[in-house]
Amino acid sequence: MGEDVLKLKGIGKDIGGQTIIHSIDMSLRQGQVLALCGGNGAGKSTLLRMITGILQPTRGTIEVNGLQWRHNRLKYAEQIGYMPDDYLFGQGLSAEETLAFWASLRKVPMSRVREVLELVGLIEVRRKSVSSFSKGMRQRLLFAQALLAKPPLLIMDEPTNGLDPYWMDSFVELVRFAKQEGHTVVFSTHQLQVAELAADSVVFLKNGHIVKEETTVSFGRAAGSSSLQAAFSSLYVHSNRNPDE
Ligand SMILES: Nc1ncnc2c1ncn2[C@@H]1O[C@H](COP(=O)(O)OP(=O)(O)OP(=O)(O)O)[C@@H](O)[C@H]1O
Repeated sequence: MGEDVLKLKGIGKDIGGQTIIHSIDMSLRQGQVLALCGGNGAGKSTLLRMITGILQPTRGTIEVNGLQWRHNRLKYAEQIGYMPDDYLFGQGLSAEETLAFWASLRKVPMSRVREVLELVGLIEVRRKSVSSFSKGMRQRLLFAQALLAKPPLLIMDEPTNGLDPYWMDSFVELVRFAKQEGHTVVFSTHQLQVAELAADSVVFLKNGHIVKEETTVSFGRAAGSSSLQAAFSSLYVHSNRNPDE
């Protein structure tokens, strides 16, 4: 077994005097895929942003491949590919130009730009303006951007939100491919079928706490059900509690 790629120790976040994330411990080894589930406002995005270094934790430490953001920001950032939940693309640029811009910042060759465009199924439309792209196409482009520099850790915030089943299937395939290539992946989702198909393990967040943490296989079994959806219901709905309460 290798070293942990991602290690969270006692991570907490307070904003405006309120505790958004309580004390979270978590670790992931190379090639593991973790889905972060939970209702609106559970703290998923806040946790993911802390891992990327966009937000700083109030308490605790985060290590990515043994590096901490505050000790070496550049090296830390190089470990991570981030797919945000929303992104305002530059007007008038094609998909290829958009990726070429990011590639130049990260010193990635153009051959890799074409490789990721192929991978996410945008090679045919690479010269089209991103402003003409559908939401699903933009999500693919953001996925390509996150993979561009082959970062050890991929962080994705709601990568399939509001998208059709076709993109969900492609997303599951892309995550499996990323895992095969040795990437470690953390993504948040409301779509439990995506978590079940793409992830090795699932963490349920509620009010900034981890309320359940299981492998996708054992989670369903432990709840006496065959799917994560049923397990989710037993956690939140059957107790007459909303996940956001
Ligand atoms: N900058 C901020 N100022 C005040 N409160 C914030 C801020 N950022 C997040 N919060 C609060 O922290 C809680 C967690 O928010 P977060 O966006 O992390 O949840 P989430 O699980 O990603 O939700 P969703 O599924 O709706 O995206 C929410 O109650 C939110 O209102």
